[in-house]
Amino acid sequence: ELSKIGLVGLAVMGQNLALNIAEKGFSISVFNRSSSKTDDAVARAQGELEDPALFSGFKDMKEFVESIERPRSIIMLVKAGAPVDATIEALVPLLEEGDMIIDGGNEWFENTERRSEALSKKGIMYMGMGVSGGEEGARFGPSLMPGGPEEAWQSVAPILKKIAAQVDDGPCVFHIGPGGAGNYVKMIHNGIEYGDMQLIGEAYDVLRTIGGLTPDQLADVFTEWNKGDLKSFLIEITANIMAIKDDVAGDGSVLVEKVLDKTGAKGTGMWTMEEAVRRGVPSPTIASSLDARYLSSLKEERVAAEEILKGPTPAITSEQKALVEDVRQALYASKVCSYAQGMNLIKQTGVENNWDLNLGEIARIWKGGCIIRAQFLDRIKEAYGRNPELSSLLIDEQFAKELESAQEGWRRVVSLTVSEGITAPAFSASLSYYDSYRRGRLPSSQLVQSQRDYFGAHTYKRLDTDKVYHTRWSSDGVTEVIGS
Ligand SMILES: O=C(O)[C@H](O)[C@@H](O)[C@H](O)[C@H](O)COP(=O)(O)O
Repeated sequence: ELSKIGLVGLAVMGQNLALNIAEKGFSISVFNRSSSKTDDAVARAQGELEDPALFSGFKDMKEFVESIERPRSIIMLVKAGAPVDATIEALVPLLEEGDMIIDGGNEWFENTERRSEALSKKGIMYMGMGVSGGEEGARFGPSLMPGGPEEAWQSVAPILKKIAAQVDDGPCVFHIGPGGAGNYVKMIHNGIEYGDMQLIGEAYDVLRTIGGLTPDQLADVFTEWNKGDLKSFLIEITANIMAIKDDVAGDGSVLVEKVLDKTGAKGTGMWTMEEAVRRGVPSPTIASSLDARYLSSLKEERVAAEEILKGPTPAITSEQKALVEDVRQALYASKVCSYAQGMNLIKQTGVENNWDLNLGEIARIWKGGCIIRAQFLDRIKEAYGRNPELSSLLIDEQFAKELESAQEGWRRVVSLTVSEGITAPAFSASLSYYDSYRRGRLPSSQLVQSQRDYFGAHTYKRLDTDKVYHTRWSSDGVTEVIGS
């Protein structure tokens, strides 16, 4: 009997997604360039699946393709970039009109658009699908962000809806939009993920360094926070991480404090910021999270600089309880800012590319399966439900109220980090984003605009008219109307 779907690329993510598909009752054929991985996957299927017969491994790509029922759908989970092009090149001669390839990797959206264009000339459909949730998510229910032709979506939707994480209002998948829209939304998911992780990292640093909380106390705090507004996968794993002892040292100390403070970054955060800069969408929380990773990588330099550069020695507070609550407020408020930035970038790109994106539905499918899954996403879904054209989450009635009530604690924490010399770039970037966005007139921008006109005659507008002006600031100060 022919398989319902195929999957190429059996690293952990590929194996787990394939097992998830078979476990949900769909027959699947799998293939990997190095056949040992195919053996591993088939062996796992034997051990993990109720019906391992649904899972067929192939070592010859032609036999693999011919084992899939037509029109064929084949998911690729290989490294982004050249390996994707190489896999497509190997598959295409074996495929026929109406068949489809789905790239499930973290791919740059324009690469997907290029490939989709090229393959459509051969009558082969192409989708770029964000898969979020790491290894666990792929195995038991990821959040899926498929982009591409409507027809392609319709043909794989029954499988994707079954394998995706399931939340109260449905499976964590829907047709994001055409072309590279799926990859794009996944990229921004990762940008927001950077923001979330950095913010939680800063909360940990403040509570440990200024609060003087022990790892056990911190585990309790994060466990508590995971019952409230901050309930989320990242808070949950942070509580778990706080409790993990360093069994290498075996002295009861916690492992997290032995981890080298140099953060990796595989690229999606960088792409997110390239997009934010290119499209002029202010994203300071995500930017500061990316910069924090780059700064962390200067470990040797930082150790040397510590001998040279002086600053305050953080004083441990006596108001632990109050500080914990302030940090909770700062974390929540900054999180709202980070999501406002990410959603605005998705919105703007959607408009510029005519993708007609549904922001509320995007928030809904992030409620389960993915790395940023959180109760909080329900509120974002509701905010866009109230107003799909919302210019910013910050001014949604619910979030505006929450930001107002959180800001005192937020300001105390940011002031404290400044006075005590603790690194909290994402907390402070978020607060200044909030303060800039809520100020109808920004004197600093008035001066920058005047300076530009002073040295470059770049012209300016006034607050009280719509005309364009230039002033001879450096000579007689005369102002002339340039246009309107
Ligand atoms: O949604 C996910 O499942 C993750 O985001 C996943 O895609 C991956 O873990 C990141 O790409 C890691 O990114 P960094 O290496 O850049 O932290």
